[in-house]
Amino acid sequence: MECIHFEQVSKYYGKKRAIDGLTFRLDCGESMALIGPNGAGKSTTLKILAGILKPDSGSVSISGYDPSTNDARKIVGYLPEDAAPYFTLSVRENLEYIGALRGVQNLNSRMDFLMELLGLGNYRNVKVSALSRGNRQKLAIALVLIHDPKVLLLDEPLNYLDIPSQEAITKYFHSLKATFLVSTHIMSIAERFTSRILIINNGRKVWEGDIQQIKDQSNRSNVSVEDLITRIMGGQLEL
Ligand SMILES: Nc1ncnc2c1ncn2[C@@H]1O[C@H](COP(=O)(O)OP(=O)(O)OP(=O)(O)O)[C@@H](O)[C@H]1O
Repeated sequence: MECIHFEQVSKYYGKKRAIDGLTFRLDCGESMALIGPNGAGKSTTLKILAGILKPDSGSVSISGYDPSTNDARKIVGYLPEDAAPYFTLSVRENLEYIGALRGVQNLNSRMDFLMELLGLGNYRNVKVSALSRGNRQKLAIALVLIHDPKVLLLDEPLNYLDIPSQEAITKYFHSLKATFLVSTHIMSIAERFTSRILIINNGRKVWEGDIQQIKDQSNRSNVSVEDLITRIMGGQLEL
């Protein structure tokens, strides 16, 4: 069954075309990384899938639902790049508030589980305004996971996190039977989530395939993976 459907989508900001006829699909349980340079259209793609922006043309659905509907929102967890939990509330209050909005059953045990998982236990009563950037990011991830979403849209999820936290979080993500679309600039981060990548530039698909194909090419040509990706992004290389 298809969990993410994104077909021939275009999106303009005024006259600026941010997404240009982009198409991709993910079956339920599949994962893919969205890679591209600054301004490629990664965040816009995720915002459209999260129902925050409407496309100007094309068709988009989450498990068959329009992304802006409650049916879709119930099953989606969206982490924006600049996630900002409520500053004046504590860690626990943020989780309580969003958990209640999402209608989470057994909210207390879910909050305890997520605070433990993300190493936020000692900060439960600390206001967000007093948290470090990394701990704010951990809370943002906990808020995304609070309702156990089946489709995860993650924009630069490991930003600001220390290595042990990155490990704990990626391990937990792998244990979920969810569908993942992860946006990142960094190939090594993409690889921690998935083997499949979609490279975009100027809102268009440049390449879609398996990271292993790029690694094989890298070995054959003695050019680094990052270098190859840069060339693919710039349209100077086709695999
Ligand atoms: N609110 C906006 N108003 C006008 N233009 C915008 C707006 N948001 C994004 N854009 C433009 O749309 C294009 C795609 O932006 P987007 O943020 O989706 O790219 P991105 O791949 O996520 O970039 P980055 O890696 O830098 O975060 C860029 O040219 C950007 O300048």
